[in-house]
Amino acid sequence: MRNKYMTVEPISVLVEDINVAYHEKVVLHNATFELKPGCIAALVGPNGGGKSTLFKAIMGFLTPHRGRVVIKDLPIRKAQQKQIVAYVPQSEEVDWNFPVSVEDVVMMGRYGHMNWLRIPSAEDHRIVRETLERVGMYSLRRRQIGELSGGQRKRVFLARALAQQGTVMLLDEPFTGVDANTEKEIIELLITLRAQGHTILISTHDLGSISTFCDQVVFINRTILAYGSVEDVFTDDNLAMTFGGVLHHRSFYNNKESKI
Ligand SMILES: Nc1ncnc2c1ncn2[C@@H]1O[C@H](COP(=O)(O)OP(=O)(O)OP(=O)(O)O)[C@@H](O)[C@H]1O
Repeated sequence: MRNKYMTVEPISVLVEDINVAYHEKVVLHNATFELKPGCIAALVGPNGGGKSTLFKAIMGFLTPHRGRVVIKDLPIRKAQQKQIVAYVPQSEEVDWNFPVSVEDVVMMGRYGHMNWLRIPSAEDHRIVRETLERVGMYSLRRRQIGELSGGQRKRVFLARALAQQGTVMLLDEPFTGVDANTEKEIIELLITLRAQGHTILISTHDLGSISTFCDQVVFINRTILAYGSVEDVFTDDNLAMTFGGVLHHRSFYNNKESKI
C-alpha cells in the first residue's frame, strides 16, 4: 500500500519561447521561464496578462504555435499521459450547476489512474477520502458542488488535484474569494506539498503573501517579463514593468489586505 502522503521526486518545468493564440490572435508572446524542482513559484501579472492561458498551455489544453513545454525532460503530452501535472482551475471556469457531488469531483482526479471502464478501486476510494479529509471537506462529500461556498469550492478542486497525485501542481488564483483562514490553510498545505517534493506554480493577486511562502516569482504581461528567486526579482522595478508603474510591493507588505 502507498504511503498516506507520498514523497515524490522533485522535477523541473521548462517553458521555452512559446507563443499561444486564440483564433489566430497571439496573446502570449515568446514566453520563457524555468521552475526549479520542488519550488513554489508565484505567477504575477495584471488581468488579461495571460496567466490562465499559460496554465492551459502547460496543461496541453492549448497548443503553442511555437516553442515547447518540457516537464521532467518529457514533452507535455507524455507528461500528461503519466499524470505528472495536476491543475486547479479558476472558479469561473467550472459549471457549478453540473449535478455532481463533492466526492464525484475529487474522484475525477483518479480517472487517469483507472482503466477505460472507470470503475474506482478500493485504493481510489481511500485516496479520495484522505484528500477530502486533508482539505477539511469530508463531511460535505455528498453535497452538490453548486451548494458550496467560494472557499469550499476551492478546497474541492484542490482535493481533486491532490487525488490525481501529480508531481507538478498548477493553481489558478486559489485565494480569490476565500477568507483569511482558508488562505492560510491553503498556504500551509502548499508548504507541506513542497516539502514532499512537489513543484507548484500559483497565480495570485495577493502580492503581500508571496514572500512568506514562495521561492520563485514569474512576472507575466503578454510575455514573461522576469523570473527568478523572490529575493532577486520581486522588486518594485519588476512590479512597475508588469503593472505599468502603478504598484510598489512595499505598499503590499504594509497593507496585507490589498489585492490588485
Ligand atoms: N477563449 C478565449 N478566446 C479569445 N480570447 C481569449 C480567450 N481566453 C482569454 N482570452 C484573451 O487572452 C488574453 C489573456 O487572458 P487570460 O485569461 O489568460 O489572462 P489572465 O492573466 O488569466 O487574466 P485574469 O487575471 O483576469 O484571470 C486576454 O486578452 C483575454 O481576453
